[in-house]
Amino acid sequence: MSLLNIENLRKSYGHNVILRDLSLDVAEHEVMVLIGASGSGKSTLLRCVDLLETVDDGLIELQGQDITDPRVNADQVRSRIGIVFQSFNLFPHLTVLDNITLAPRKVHRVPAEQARERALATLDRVGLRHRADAYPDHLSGGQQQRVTIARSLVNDPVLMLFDEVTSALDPELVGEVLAMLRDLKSEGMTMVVATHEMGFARQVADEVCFLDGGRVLERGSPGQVLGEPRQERTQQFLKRIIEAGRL
Ligand SMILES: Nc1ncnc2c1ncn2[C@@H]1O[C@H](COP(=O)(O)OP(=O)(O)OP(=O)(O)O)[C@@H](O)[C@H]1O
Repeated sequence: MSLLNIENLRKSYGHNVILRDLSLDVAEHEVMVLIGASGSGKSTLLRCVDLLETVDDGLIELQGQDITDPRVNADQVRSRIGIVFQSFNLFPHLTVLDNITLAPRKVHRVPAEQARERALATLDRVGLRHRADAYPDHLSGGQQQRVTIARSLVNDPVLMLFDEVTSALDPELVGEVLAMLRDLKSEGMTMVVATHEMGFARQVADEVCFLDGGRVLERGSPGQVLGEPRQERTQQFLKRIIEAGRL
């Protein structure tokens, strides 16, 4: 059974159809990398999976549960999913530790000491325990993004979603965040990663999925989709990426 199963998903903003009958399944422990031109719907898809958007039609199943059913508790679903965006969204007036313990304490009612222990263990995982008492402004962009990842990991999610997590970083800081994602993969985390980093897609993806106009146009191994794309639109997209020096 797939950990995540999406069938015929449709999402519009007004008359603007963004996702058109999009279907995609992600197996447990799989790393699925989404590529596609700006506006092809990658972020919208991730936001729908995290229930940040209501969908117009279709099905999203997480561990066999239809999470688009209006009767499901969205907070409960979101505690099983971690999502990390391009922007770090850390609270500047809270320490690293308090940023991480905030949701467990306020949303999930975890006792303070337990939340602290969990947060410190998660900071260990991302190599930042020694910065627990620092404020976000005193960290590099790469470290802030690792804290954001720690904040998502603290609930022990079964699925992690990453939306262009290196786009806001200076080039020399991209590596440490991508290394984090590689570590998560080696731990067996199931991940869906929207990225423009084709080199990263090639290295970590189990499958690459090319989105075009809100549909999955092509899907396969990184070697196949990036190396021998079947669809003309995929070929054109990769040609542009190569011309921009990003492959
Ligand atoms: N809240 C919104 N209201 C209206 N239109 C939106 C909204 N969010 C996204 N869109 C539109 O949906 C389309 C798809 O956007 P989306 O961000 O999902 O694409 P993307 O593939 O992630 O692009 P990028 O690579 O630039 O992040 C775009 O045309 C965008 O303008």
